[in-house]
Formats: sequence, C-alpha cells, structure tokens
Amino acid sequence: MTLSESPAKAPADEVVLEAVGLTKHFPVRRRLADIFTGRRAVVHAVDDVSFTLRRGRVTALVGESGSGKSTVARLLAQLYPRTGGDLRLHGQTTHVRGGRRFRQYVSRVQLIFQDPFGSLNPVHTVRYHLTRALKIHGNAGNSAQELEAALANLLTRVALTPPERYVDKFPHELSGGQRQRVAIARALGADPEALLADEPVSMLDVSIRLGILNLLRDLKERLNLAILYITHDIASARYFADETMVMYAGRMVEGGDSETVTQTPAHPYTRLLIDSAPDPDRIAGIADAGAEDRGNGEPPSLIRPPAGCRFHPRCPHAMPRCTVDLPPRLEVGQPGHWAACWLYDADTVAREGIGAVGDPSIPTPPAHQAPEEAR
Ligand SMILES: Nc1ncnc2c1ncn2[C@@H]1O[C@H](COP(=O)(O)OP(=O)(O)OP(=O)(O)O)[C@@H](O)[C@H]1O
Repeated sequence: MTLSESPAKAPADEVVLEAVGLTKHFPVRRRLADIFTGRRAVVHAVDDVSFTLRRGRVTALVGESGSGKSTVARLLAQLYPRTGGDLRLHGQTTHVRGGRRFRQYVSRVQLIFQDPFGSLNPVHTVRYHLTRALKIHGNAGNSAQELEAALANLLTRVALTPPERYVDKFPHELSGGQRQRVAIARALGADPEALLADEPVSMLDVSIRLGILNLLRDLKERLNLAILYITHDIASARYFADETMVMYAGRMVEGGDSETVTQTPAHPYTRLLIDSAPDPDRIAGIADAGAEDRGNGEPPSLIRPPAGCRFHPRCPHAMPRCTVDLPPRLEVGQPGHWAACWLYDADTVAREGIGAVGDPSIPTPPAHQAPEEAR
C-alpha cells in the first residue's frame, strides 16, 4: 500500500474520535498520613472531558500550563491508560495497550510533539525517519522506486521542496521550522485520519509559527484530516481552529465555534485568558469588560481541587452555589456555544446574586450588568 494521493473519501465532518467523560488521575507518592487514613492521593489531571474530532476540522484545546491539555492528547493517543470515561474511534470503544492493535490505532491517530528538536533522533537522516514511518505503517510501496516516490510525496506535502535537498539531511542541518515539518511528514507517513498536535509551534521562532499553522490548515483541507490543536495561545485558536474548547484545572469550562468563543467569551476564565493574551482585532466591548472583570490568583491544587466550580476561588462573579455544585454545560446564546458556569443559570443568579462570594479585592460587574451582558 502507498500513501493516498487524493483527500480521503470519508465525508467531511465525519466524527473520527470521540472522548466521552475522559478522566485521568495520577497517583502521587503515599505520605505517612495517607497510610493511617487509608487514602491514596491522586492528581486530578483530567476530569470528565468530552468532545469530538471531525474530518476536515481543527479543534483547539486551550488552557494555561497544567490545565491538563497534554494529558488529554496522551489519552487520545492511548499513551496513558484512562482512569475513567470512554474513547471511541468511529463510534467503537477503543482500548489498546501496545502490540499490533496499538500500531493499528497509531496508524489512524498520530501525535505531533511540541519539541521538534527532541522528537527527531540526531544521528539519523530525514530519509531514515520517514522511511521508518512509511514501513511501520505499510506505506513504503513494494520497490525502491515506490519508496523514493513516497518519500518525495511526504516532503512535498510539508513544502520541503525540492525533496532531494532535504531527504539526506540530519536534524541539526535543518531549522526549527523545517524539523517540525519533518515531524509532521513523519506523522503523515502513517496516512492518518487524525492528528493530535500538542503545542506544535510554541517552541518555534514567532516568525515561522504562522507558516506551520498554515501548513496544518492546508493538510486539514487537502487530506481531510481531523486535527486537535493544543495551545495556551487563545488568539491563535481564533485564527486557526474551527472549534475552541477551554480547559481549566482538568475540566472543560467552555466550548463553541472559535469565532464565538474568542469574540464573545462566556466563562470568566476564558475572559481572563483573553485578557492576558490581547488580540488587537477583539471587539472593544469585550476588551473593556475583560479588564474590569479580571480574576487573579493561581490555579488550584489538583490533588485537592476546589469543590463546585474549580475556578470559583479566582472568580470575581462567584456565588455561593459555585463553591459547592459543579456547573453543567449551559447554553449561552449561539447554537453550540456553552459554558460550565452558574452565571448562565437564571434561577441561580436571581436567587444568589453575581459576585456574592467573589474576591472582594476585585471589582464586581456593574449593577446593570445582567448575566446576559456578563458574556
Ligand atoms: N505523569 C504524571 N504524574 C503525575 N502528575 C502528572 C503527570 N503528568 C501530568 N501530571 C500533572 O497533571 C496536571 C496536568 O498536566 P498537563 O501536562 O496535562 O497540563 P498542560 O495543560 O498540558 O500543561 P503544559 O502546557 O505545561 O504542558 C499537572 O498538574 C501535572 O503536574
């Protein structure tokens, strides 16, 4: 078998991968007190995360450091066993740990790492890395000519042309951007349906980031790929992703189409994120409201995460209910736009009042600002 020359025949928008209540807790070393109490402490890295990856679409997963984004990518790549929840490939539950079934899974779902310097072996050439990927996934053809054609095809797909200029280079002879292109070409050697790109540009020079994002977008369109784009840069999600989901302290707090989430953010945490990463194109009203509503402090301990909404200790709008009840996903206007926030439950707001337990050092929204406007 060789690489498909034309975009996959699967319909655009077809669901490839589905996370349903995905949960990952990492055990932490036992302390003396734990032995007496019989408790085993865990890091709640990812709790109850649900979303779908579709053909021909980029889904961004955004959040600050430690929010659980990389753990989600590793769960989707099945590098970690999950603590709970389900992972479905084309609707079928999938649970693989090594061996042939893992290789079959990996040929459909490929992970691209953040660090193009660490992910390529410095003693091997581009030819070696790509040939290995093609052979492992049965895409190297049946002759030396077919292999050569497949190598040229991969390099051309990632715009490393002419291919003969790059194929025999070692990683140290390439720039960071060129190395990341080789890493992407290696992932494409599997002829996958889904790419999981974990901060694919964060270690690259700012001047070449756009080129890599444009390449991924081009691949999404030409190869009809489903792409998960993990980033802490919400402005790039607006530019690059079709949908954006926001994670805070291991939980999803907001989701919807990227334009809506970035231009009319609903969750106070999303507003904080946008506020700390100014986007010049953002509409003035949101920018002003964000500056006023800014929460402060640090993300919580994931060993003993706060009850209720995990953002409530930092939230200027927190109400008593936020400290005890976990908010469900609530619709916030545009179809498909949701926020896990009690601000969007009219009964709770009417009963408790916005900001009743918020940090008093942070100004609460003006009295006229109804939950509708708090979006
Ligand atoms: N193998 C592990 N063992 C214990 N805790 C872990 C492990 N991997 C991650 N964690 C913890 O899980 C939480 C989520 O980490 P994760 O790396 O997924 O976050 P992230 O959003 O990707 O952050 P970053 O952008 O810094 O990579 C963190 O508190 C982290 O310390």
